[in-house]
Amino acid sequence: MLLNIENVEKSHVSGGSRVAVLRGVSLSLEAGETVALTGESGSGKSTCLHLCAGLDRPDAGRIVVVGCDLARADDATLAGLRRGTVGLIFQQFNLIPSLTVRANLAFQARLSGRDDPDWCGELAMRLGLEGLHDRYPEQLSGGQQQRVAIGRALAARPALILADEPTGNLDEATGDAVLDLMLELVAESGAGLLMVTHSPRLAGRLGRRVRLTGGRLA
Ligand SMILES: Nc1ncnc2c1ncn2[C@@H]1O[C@H](COP(=O)(O)OP(=O)(O)OP(=O)(O)O)[C@@H](O)[C@H]1O
Repeated sequence: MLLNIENVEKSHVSGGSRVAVLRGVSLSLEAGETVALTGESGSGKSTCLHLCAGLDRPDAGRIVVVGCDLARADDATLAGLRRGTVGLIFQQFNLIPSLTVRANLAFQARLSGRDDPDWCGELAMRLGLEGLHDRYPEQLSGGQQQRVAIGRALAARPALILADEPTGNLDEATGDAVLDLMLELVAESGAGLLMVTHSPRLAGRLGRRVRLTGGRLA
């Protein structure tokens, strides 16, 4: 199993009071599975993804990512997991500003120890980034940056991809094309995908759909 979330609870403190966001969330994902995580704004989708990436810790419950029990992992193990095993496509974890598009892709691949210039070149081509190789992130549109962020996440050939609205910055046609490509690459690599989306249309294109409501998954 790629991802196993068992009875996870998480609350955030805001304005001095504690708000329970996740109240016993359980979900598992097998290799090759694609799951859409939906729910109203504020329902806890990003919180859930951050916990799965080990960027935050649950108050209760257990999360196992590719055999690694996150509660028992130290910071170095969590960092190692994010370098190669898990690919993150989060809006707030964007590109490295001082590196070109080509270098942003290569950097992630090198970090994971899977440096493969041919694969990075193929990703860039399939994401429509040819011609932008030597540009820096600030010289790209929001949608182009998002496509580089997707390429960067895939460059290390992760076993699990966690994506928070990965096509949120793109127009409908480009978003569809990018999702097509993500699903194609996920299928080719046998990776799993857990993707947050607000769009029922995009959610419908994934293998399974779960909805966060009242702190639980339905
Ligand atoms: N670091 C934090 N500190 C305090 N409250 C937080 C924090 N992060 C999230 N929250 C609160 O927890 C709740 C869930 O937030 P989260 O971002 O997980 O929801 P979401 O479903 O991803 O929302 P959206 O669809 O709008 O992105 C919200 O009420 C939010 O205000």
